[in-house]
Amino acid sequence: MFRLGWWQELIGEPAGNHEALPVEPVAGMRFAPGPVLIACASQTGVAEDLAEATREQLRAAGITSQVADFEALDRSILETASQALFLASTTYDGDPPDMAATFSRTTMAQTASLAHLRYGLLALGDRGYDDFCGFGRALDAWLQASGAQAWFPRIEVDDEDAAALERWHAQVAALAAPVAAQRDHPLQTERPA
Ligand SMILES: Cc1cc2nc3c(=O)[nH]c(=O)nc-3n(C[C@H](O)[C@H](O)[C@H](O)COP(=O)(O)O)c2cc1C
Repeated sequence: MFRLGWWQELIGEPAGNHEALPVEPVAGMRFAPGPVLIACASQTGVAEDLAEATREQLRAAGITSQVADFEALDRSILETASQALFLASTTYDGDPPDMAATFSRTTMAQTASLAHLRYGLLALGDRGYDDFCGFGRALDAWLQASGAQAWFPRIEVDDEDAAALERWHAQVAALAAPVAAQRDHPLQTERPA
C-alpha cells in the first residue's frame, strides 16, 4: 500500500538510514515541530475513519501528519518518528487486526529503542468480548516497555462510545493548541508554570 521509504521522505531522511534519533528531554503536552505519524490498525474500518478524522483535525491546526496502516509500519519507522498517534482495534479473540498481525508477531516480539518517541493511543474494542481492547493494551504495554512516553493515558473505546471519542479529539486538540498559538503569535514566549 505504501512505497518503501515513505516515512523517511516525509521527515527528510534518506531511506535506509535507520539510526535512532537521540533521546530528548520530555517536552510539555504539545506536539513538537515536524510531522506526526498516525498509525492505524483496523479490521472493519472504524479506526481507519478515525485516523482520517484525526489527520484532518491536525491539518486544520496546521500540523503535518501521515496516516499509515500497520502493514506499512516496522521498527525502523518507529525508531525515526518522534511523535505518533496510534489507533488500534481488536478482533477475533483479543487479536490484532489482520493488517497488524505481522507487526504484532515480529516487531512486538521484542522491545525496541523508543525512548525518543512520544505518543497517544486510542484502543477500540467492545466490552461484549472477553479480551476487551486486547491488542490496544498489548501495543501500549510494548510501547512503554520500549521506552516510549505517553502524552496521556490510553483511551479505550467501548463500541464506538461517543464520550471516549470526544476525549480523544480533545486530547489531540490540547496537543495541537500550543503549536497553533505559537504559529499565530510567534513573538510570545511560553511562561514557565
Ligand atoms: C469478529 C469480531 C471480533 C471482535 N473481537 C473483539 C475482541 O476480542 N475484543 C474487543 O475488545 N473487541 C472486539 N471486537 C470489537 C471491535 O474491536 C470494535 O467493533 C472496533 O470498533 C472495530 O474497529 P475496526 O473497524 O477499526 O476494526 C470484535 C469485533 C468483531 C466484528
